[in-house]
Formats: sequence, C-alpha cells, structure tokens
Amino acid sequence: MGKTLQATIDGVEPVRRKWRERAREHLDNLAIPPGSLGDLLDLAEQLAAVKQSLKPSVRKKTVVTMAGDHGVTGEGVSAFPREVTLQMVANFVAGGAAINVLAGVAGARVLVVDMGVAADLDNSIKEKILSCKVDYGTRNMAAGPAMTREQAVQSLETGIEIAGRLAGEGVELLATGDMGIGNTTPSSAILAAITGRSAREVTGRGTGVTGDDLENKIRVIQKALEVNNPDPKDPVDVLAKVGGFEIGGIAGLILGAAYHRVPVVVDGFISSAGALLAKSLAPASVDYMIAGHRSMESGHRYMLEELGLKPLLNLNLRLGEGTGAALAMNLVESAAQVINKMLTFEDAGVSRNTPGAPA
Ligand SMILES: Cc1cc2ncn([C@H]3O[C@H](COP(=O)(O)O)[C@@H](O)[C@H]3O)c2cc1C
Ligand SMILES: O=C(O)c1cccnc1
Repeated sequence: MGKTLQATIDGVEPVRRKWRERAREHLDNLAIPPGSLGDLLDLAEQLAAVKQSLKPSVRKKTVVTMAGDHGVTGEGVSAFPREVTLQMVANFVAGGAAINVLAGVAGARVLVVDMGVAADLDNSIKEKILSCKVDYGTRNMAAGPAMTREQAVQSLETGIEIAGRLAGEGVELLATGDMGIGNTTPSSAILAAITGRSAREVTGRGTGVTGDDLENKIRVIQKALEVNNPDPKDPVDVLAKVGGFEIGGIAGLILGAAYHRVPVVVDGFISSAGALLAKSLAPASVDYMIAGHRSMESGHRYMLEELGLKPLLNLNLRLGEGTGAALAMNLVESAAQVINKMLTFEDAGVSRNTPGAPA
C-alpha cells in the first residue's frame, strides 16, 4: 500500500460533531432571519468544524493544477491532440489560461504539477512548476492497465506530500485542478468502476466529442473496464487499471488536505474522479471537501451523488484546470467572513423575532 499512503489514510479523522454544534449555535444567533444566508451558513459551519475554530481563516489560498497524459488518447477519445497538455502547461506558466485569471480574482496562487506529461519540459517551464513526473503518460487502458500498482501509489503519495508541504507553508484553503488531454475517459471509467454504472451512463463529451466519436469513446471505456476488471473495493487497483497520474495526484492532494485539516475545493469531473478515490480510501475525507460546482459533463451528477456533496455553483462550465473550484473559492471566503465578522442579535442590539406574533 505504501507507508505514507497508509499513515495518511489512518490519520484522516471525521470532523468533530461538537465543533459543528458550536458553530451552528453561533450562526443561529447572527442578526438575520434564521437560516436566511442559506448554504453559506452550512459552509461556514463546515469551515469552523474543519479548522476547529469559530474564526476560521481561508485567506491563504492555492489551486493545485495537476497535469498528465493518457495513452488512451491513441483510441481517438478526445477532440484535441495530446500535445495540448504540454502546450497548456506552458500557457499556465505564462499566466494566460482561464485558471490563471480566475484564481487571480479569488486571490489564489496556482501551483502547476507535472504528474506525467508525455514530454520533457523546458527548463524555463520546470523552474516555475513542480516536477513530479511518474512516467511519460499512462499506457492505453483499453489494452491493459494504465499504470502499475507502484505508480498508482506513487501518484497518490505525491499528492499527499504536496498537500503536506502547502499546509506547512500556511496554506489555509486548497483547490484541485487538472490538465490532461483524454482525461475525461479515465474519469468516466473510475466512476463506472466504483459505482457499477454502465459506460454509457458515465460518459460525456469532454472537450466536445459527438456522434460516432462519442459512441467510440463509450466503447473504449467499456473495453477498458472489461480488459482490466478493476476491483471496486480496491481504489488503488481502480486507479492503476483505469486511472491517470494527475487523477491519482488529485486524490492524494485531497487525502493530504484532510489529514492536515485544510478544506479543499473540488473542481469538476476529473477532480471529482480523484475525490471518489479519496473517499473510497478514507471515507472521512469527504468532511473536508467542498464541491465547487456542477460540471456540464454528464456523469458529474453521479459523482456528486456518490460523494454526497452539493455543488456551490452551476455555471455550465466544462473546462477543468481548477476553474470551477477557483470561482467557488470566492464563496468560501465569503462564508468564512460571515462567521468571523457578523454580529449576533445581542451584539448588534437587534430585536429577535417574537414566536407566535403576526409577521
Ligand atoms: C485548449 C484546452 C484547454 C483545456 N483546459 C482544460 N481542458 C480539459 O479538457 C481535457 C479533458 O477533455 P477530453 O477528455 O475530451 O480530452 C482536460 O485536459 C481538461 O483539463 C482543456 C482542453 C483543451 C483542448
Ligand atoms: O468538469 C470538468 O472538469 C471537465 C469537463 C469536460 C472537459 N474537461 C473538464
């Protein structure tokens, strides 16, 4: 299993009920009609419980965008060529991608990680990212396992180590992101493997495959599941057989965040595949997850259902990179400021409602 992985799984504790109750009691006394800040109050309660504080801070924010390539792109599952993964990593470094812009608005740093891009990166790029390459892309999962079990553990442990390093640097809120042409295919396969849903139910258009190409993508996913027969009870087996290096990195990042009690905003379809693996490895890790948004990718709703998470936003996004999570970070900051700064009825000198009195 890997010592770091096992120790992390063992160390993920559910958030304490006592802290949830304490936070709720305070939130119930804020000078507003009870419950009128809606889901923001649930989020504030979660932050307080995760951080064991009625003044949780999420000021220092980092989006971790994990990049990797996929052998299965040889089967024609994406509308874009594989080189785009490397080209987009360069774009992230240049600051010109959607994630750079949206993380900038949220006041978050973007940390790009090479988990398995199928090329050697220029030194000028390497200086500005984390190089954790497990291999030069995965193997074609329609023909056999995407990676070895050792590589699956390595990708999970890399994510765990990055979360630990960032927590040590004082990062208070993490978000997950991905870049990897073809990666909606392994994400769908992970969803199918874990939930038992059919390839057709879990497969969507990704970057925009339609018609016969979409039928081909469904067949490729079906074949990968048949050829590899991943064990739904063994998330490391699922990752090894039908996963990806960046997806393992994301799952590890989430586990590490939970271990260090740092809340983590989960992005769309690919990140949620990582979250499914994290939940399967350590069920209590969901207490630390915040679903940033509901992706347009069909099948994402099944992931959210399986995770038991309600997405904060629904903006018809289908990009990845961490964009939906970065947008949601603004709401997480808002929830933190609500519990930190708002006054109670008593402190603000505002009269409470009178039960039974006409409104
Ligand atoms: C220019 C470009 C930028 C992207 N940024 C994220 N993705 C997204 O699209 C890919 C997944 O879709 P599929 O499985 O269909 O390949 C991933 O790289 C994901 O991050 C992008 C895709 C493209 C083309
Ligand atoms: O939801 C996502 O993360 C997503 C959906 C389609 C393509 N790329 C990413």
